[in-house]
Amino acid sequence: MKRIITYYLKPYYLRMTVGFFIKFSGTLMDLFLPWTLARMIDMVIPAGKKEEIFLWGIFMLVCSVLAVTLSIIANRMASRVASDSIFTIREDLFRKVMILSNRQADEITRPSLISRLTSDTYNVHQMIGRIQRLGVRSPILLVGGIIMTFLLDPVLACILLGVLPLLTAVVIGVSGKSIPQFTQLQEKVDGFVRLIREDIAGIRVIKALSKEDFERERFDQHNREVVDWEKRATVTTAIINPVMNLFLNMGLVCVIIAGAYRVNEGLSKVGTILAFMTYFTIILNALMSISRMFVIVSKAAASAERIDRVLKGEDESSFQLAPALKEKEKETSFLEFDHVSFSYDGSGNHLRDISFRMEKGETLGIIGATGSGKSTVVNLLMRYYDPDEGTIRINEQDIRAMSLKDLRSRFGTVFQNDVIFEESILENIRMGRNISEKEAVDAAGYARALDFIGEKGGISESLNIRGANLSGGQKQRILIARALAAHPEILVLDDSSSALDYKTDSQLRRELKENFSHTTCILIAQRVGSVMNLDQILVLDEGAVIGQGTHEELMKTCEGYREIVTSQMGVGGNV
Ligand SMILES: Nc1ncnc2c1ncn2[C@@H]1O[C@H](COP(=O)(O)OP(=O)(O)OP(=O)(O)O)[C@@H](O)[C@H]1O
Repeated sequence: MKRIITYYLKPYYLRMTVGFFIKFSGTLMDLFLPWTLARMIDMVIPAGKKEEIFLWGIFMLVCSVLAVTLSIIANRMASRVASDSIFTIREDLFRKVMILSNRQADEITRPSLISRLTSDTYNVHQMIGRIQRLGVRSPILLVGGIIMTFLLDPVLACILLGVLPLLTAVVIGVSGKSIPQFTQLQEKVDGFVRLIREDIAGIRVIKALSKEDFERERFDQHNREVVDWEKRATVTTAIINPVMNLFLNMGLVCVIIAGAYRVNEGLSKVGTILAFMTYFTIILNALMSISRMFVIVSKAAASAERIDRVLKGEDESSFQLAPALKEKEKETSFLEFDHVSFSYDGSGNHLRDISFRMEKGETLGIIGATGSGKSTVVNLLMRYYDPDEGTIRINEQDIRAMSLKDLRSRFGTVFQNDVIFEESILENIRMGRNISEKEAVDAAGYARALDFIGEKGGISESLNIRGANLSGGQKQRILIARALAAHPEILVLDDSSSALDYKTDSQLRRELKENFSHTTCILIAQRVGSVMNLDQILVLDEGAVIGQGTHEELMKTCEGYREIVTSQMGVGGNV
């Protein structure tokens, strides 16, 4: 919350101050009206001067019109401040999410990041707007109303004042309980969003496995939890209004009884009592608004905390503070993993003492069982995570000494489950880079994608979200074209040919050999056929290298590799 007030609202302090004074003036007009009414009833009307009655009537009319006009102007200014400031908050948050370190994103979770960008920013938006509108008006009406009641009749005002500590205690007690409840509710909403996201993305597999009932039950359970927490939070805050009404009505009854006695004894007048009652209602409404604001502020405080957690989170720019460039004494290569170990969560050992070297233009295949750490090698190479031990070098330079932009601009990558956007095929290949249409078409040619692109109506044709109008193999070919289009220095294909038929897979490898001979290639594959002709193969098992060499060398030296080959190609190792 502090960041929102001291940083995001700072540019609007002047506008807010002007809005405050406009609102303040409008509210003062509202406060004058009952006092004027009392004056008219008790003094002007009994005197019977028509002119004076008319003038006081005009005065009341002007006050009313001014009150409404000033309030509209101030409210419009408040809305604009809320919209402009939340625009900046969303932009900063989105920018931060884009560069958030993977470790931090894993910790916060992706669905939670989505709800922080959507519902949490909405809550803060609501608060900024309401605080400027009600936050100014209600306290002025409350304090001003009390002052006016004291000016009208101090004795009756004391009765009213006796009720206020009770009301304050209710507001403080309820908001103390409701803030943690709103935080819990937001966490439940995160889980709910996660489930919906999974279910919608996986709708096909759910149908294929007839798991609709199971998923419905899971959905019901999450839905119920969200509703339960929502009920708890709203039931807590719902106490405020009735209890405050009760206390105030009790106070009002006392005021009426005491007022009646005082009028009878000539200590007060009917107009004064009438005005007093109006002030009482104004004070009641002001207190109600303040209590509603407490709810909004409670929600927004929980949301602001969650937004702040992302904004303060470790991002990739902090990676660049890592060790400076270090010369190597030993023999050098283009790309090197030097005794690299890594754990995602600090407990498991997801990569253990991995070492390998590649020369420029060399090809490396990484093979191994699922979960053996193949993709993790790439995650470290691209600095989505930093190793716990060891060093990764490109061109003899520790990659931690390079800027992330410099490092990543060297790569063309296709990851498992990469995303196709709801754009044209051309834009999906370009991805906002400075790539001509001819280069994109060439890349599609290398990726053997031109045939089906022609069938779809050409490279300018639009694709559905996540490539829903493409087959698995077609998607992979677009993704490969995307990776090849910028002629990268290093090409990483992570299980990206699994959906290609054997013919297309071997054609792709031929294209790479002929047209990308200077590109250093790392190919992660499940199929031995995809890696057996590469310069080097790394066999991984449970995060460790169990074999390294060419296909022929591994057939002689690595039991694990032989097993994979036998299971895929038969005993002789031939297809
Ligand atoms: N973000 C993450 N947080 C925690 N553990 C992870 C994370 N990503 C991967 N792992 C774990 O690290 C290990 C290696 O995962 P990795 O994705 O590198 O395997 P892989 O060999 O590429 O598997 P596959 O062939 O199935 O793609 C697995 O045990 C996996 O559960």
